[in-house]
Amino acid sequence: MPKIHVFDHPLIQHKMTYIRDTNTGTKEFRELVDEVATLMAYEITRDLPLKEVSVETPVCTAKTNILAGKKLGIVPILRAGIGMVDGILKLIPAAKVGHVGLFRDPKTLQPVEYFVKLPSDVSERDFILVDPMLATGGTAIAAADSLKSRGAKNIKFMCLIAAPEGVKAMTEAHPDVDIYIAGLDEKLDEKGYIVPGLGDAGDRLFGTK
Ligand SMILES: O=P(O)(O)OC[C@H]1O[C@H](OP(=O)(O)OP(=O)(O)O)[C@H](O)[C@@H]1O
Ligand SMILES: O=c1cc[nH]c(=O)[nH]1
Ligand SMILES: [Mg+2]
Repeated sequence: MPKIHVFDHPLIQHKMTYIRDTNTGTKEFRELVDEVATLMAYEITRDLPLKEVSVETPVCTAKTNILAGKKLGIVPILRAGIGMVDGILKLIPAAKVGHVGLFRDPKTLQPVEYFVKLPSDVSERDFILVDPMLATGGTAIAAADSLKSRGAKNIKFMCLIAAPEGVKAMTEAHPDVDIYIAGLDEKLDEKGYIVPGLGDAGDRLFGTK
């Protein structure tokens, strides 16, 4: 079964409070999402494998470690996932970035795919799939389907806020995908919005409402 990680780091929780606040404007919202993405990337990379190497310090030869695992790919789900990419790249600057474009039909709540572009060596990379919101789970499930159908084998899903309904749906559809969450909320409302949530992540990031 997938592991569900809810980050309780005080800095993440503090910044999430201002991200949720409806009085936080677009500029500050974007900056906070970027900062939380960096903090989450620090936590999510905790299990990256290392290998021992030797390095000459000014004093002597030291045995020390460097990253040893597969190359990484970051895949934001458009649009709102874009807001988390730069924050992750600050810690993993060599990662390649793919894109999956999906929007949720407001009436049916079903995901509609409109764009996919992944690194050409997709089967050789481990992926971090990112979207601020995991609501019904339909979008994250479709995005992971899309990655897997193109050869991705190892995927982690990272979001700011998740509803229990979305966590359940995603874990059932993709039991091999671990989920990393900054805030696990109560429920969905009748329009499929996360309660208490933060509203529409894409609109708040890009100022489109
Ligand atoms: O779990 P779900 O019920 O599928 O909902 C979550 C999706 O909804 C939002 O995207 P939206 O459709 O608003 O697209 P946008 O990023 O272009 O605003 C959000 O960023 C997720 O991608
Ligand atoms: O609460 C929600 C649910 C889906 N998408 C959002 O942006 N917010
Ligand atoms: Mg939106």
